[in-house]
Amino acid sequence: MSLGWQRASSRSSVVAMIELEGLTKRYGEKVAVNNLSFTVRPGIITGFLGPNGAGKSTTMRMVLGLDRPTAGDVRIDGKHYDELKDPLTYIGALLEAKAWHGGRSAYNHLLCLAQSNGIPASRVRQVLDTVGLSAVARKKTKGFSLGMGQRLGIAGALLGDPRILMFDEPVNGLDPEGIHWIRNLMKTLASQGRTVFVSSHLMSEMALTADHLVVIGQGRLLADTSMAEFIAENSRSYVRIRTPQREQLLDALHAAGVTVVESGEGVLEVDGDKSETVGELAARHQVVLYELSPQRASLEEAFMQLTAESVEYHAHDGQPPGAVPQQQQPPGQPPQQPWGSDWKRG
Ligand SMILES: Nc1ncnc2c1ncn2[C@@H]1O[C@H](COP(=O)(O)OP(=O)(O)OP(=O)(O)O)[C@@H](O)[C@H]1O
Repeated sequence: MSLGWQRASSRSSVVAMIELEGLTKRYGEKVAVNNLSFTVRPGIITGFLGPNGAGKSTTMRMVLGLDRPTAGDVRIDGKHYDELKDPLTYIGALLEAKAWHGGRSAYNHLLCLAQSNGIPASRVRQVLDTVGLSAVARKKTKGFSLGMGQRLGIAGALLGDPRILMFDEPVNGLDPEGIHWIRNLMKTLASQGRTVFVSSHLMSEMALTADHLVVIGQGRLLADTSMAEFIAENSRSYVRIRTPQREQLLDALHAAGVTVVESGEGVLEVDGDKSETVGELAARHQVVLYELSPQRASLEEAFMQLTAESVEYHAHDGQPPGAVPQQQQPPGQPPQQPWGSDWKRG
């Protein structure tokens, strides 16, 4: 993908990063961001993941100096946002769609932004081309779809050829082709040595794009880990079992020291790749099996488990937030920890 410029890679000796230290934001009684400390590094895509209301947008607003922290600090390349000379050349951000005057054309909106930030007018055409809006450059933005609006917002973020890009839920409103495009754009930007910080409430989206993950819930840090580690830790493998002789099988599994979890509707689950162990035990005790199938839990499931206690608004399913299935423990075994319970909690 041609972006029309490549400056960041040639300047990559300069470390461009975002650093948060004890960052906190209160709105009255509400603690929107709670003592967040982490670093966003260059050359990779860092996903900022959390359920709705977790504090992602508030954090991003504080990075840009749009909200003042109640406590703590956030720095871009060691400086506060308001200390940056020509800030759009340091950090470009997409915060919310349609943050512009609807009566202006896309071209004029970007031209105003360029002129007020010391950016050459020639960049406007380049970024319109990059985001695929050249054909509608002279059209008034009030007629733009949500997807076109996102593209215009991204054009604004790219305008100053910044080394740091920050996107708040950029795939919102984009069609599949648009989603594919933004993923590739972010990968290209990171491969040029830029710092790419992108928020989402969807684990599935992050799994496809992010190299590193920062997970928050109710403003608190829940995980700060590489995507590869998150997948390795959370792609839990287990065996799903259905049997008409539940009691006999439970007794046999317990006697063999195998931990089994009842997951409802008569289904039993055993952690790990233990199909053969379970199958042999069942045969030895003459237990009929209707199902014995190896499974792998989805990352979405791991993310929901990790953030279960911190989700602000639940669609109630009769379970309290964070509830884990009732477990049958063999005698003398410690209780099983819920998945993700060993993640760093802020
Ligand atoms: N100006 C404000 N006044 C009062 N409360 C606010 C304000 N802005 C945000 N909040 C609250 O702070 C919390 C964090 O909100 P924020 O928008 O940062 O979350 P988010 O992770 O970006 O969520 P979403 O994915 O829904 O955009 C929420 O409970 C929200 O209601």
